[in-house]
Amino acid sequence: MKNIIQVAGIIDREEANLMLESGIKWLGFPLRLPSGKDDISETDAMSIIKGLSEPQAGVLISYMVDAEEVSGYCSELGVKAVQLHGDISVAEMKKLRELRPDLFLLKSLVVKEDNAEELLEIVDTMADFVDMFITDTFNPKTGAKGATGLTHNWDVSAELVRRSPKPLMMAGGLTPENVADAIYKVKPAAVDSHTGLEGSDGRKDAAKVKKFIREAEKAFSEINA
Ligand SMILES: O=C(O)c1ccccc1N[C@@H]1O[C@H](COP(=O)(O)O)[C@@H](O)[C@H]1O
Repeated sequence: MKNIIQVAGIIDREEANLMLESGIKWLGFPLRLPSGKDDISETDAMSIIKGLSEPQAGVLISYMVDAEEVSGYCSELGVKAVQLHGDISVAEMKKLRELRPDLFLLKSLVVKEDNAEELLEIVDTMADFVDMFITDTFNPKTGAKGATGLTHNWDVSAELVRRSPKPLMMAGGLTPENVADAIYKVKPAAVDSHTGLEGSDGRKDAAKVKKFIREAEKAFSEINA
């Protein structure tokens, strides 16, 4: 699993089609967020996910921490991948792996000012049960852990990549302007962006998406040469 480009926060079919036509294959759907303010209805998300075929993938972005709940919801939605953004325990992650060997499991590593050791510990204890890790950036002002549009200390991401026996998707404030530098510095297996691809109307901007893909692909081909 290398050189994947994911776009998160798909809000409707038009936006999903724009991603697919641009060449994005992994679409992230944050659903049942603690805020209660999802950007897309479950019905609309399900209908988009149903129309995807490999190598396209719908990814549930979730704060659920109960293995059976995650498994059941993924079946309901028809997703083959889930990004676990909450504080799921090692025991529940192991249980989820055993329950659903078919599900692609991403575990988030939310980078704060001072939690590198804690994240390295998550890598060590969960690597056997996940398929990929994904970084993100904490916003200390709001307490938000995802889609903050903020970058973090890339030395921490690079250390997580070196430590992890599983591939890592880099996310957190990535834009068409910084994604290539992020790939050169961190050497992730994949990248992901949400707010950095939006225009002033809050929808994904076609030109930004195209530039993001171009820059990411160029950088991936250079680090893999
Ligand atoms: O995408 C979201 O809305 C979301 C909500 C809650 C948790 C995680 C979420 N998404 C992840 O956040 C990263 C980074 O976002 P940004 O590029 O900094 O805006 C995004 O790629 C999703 O993986």
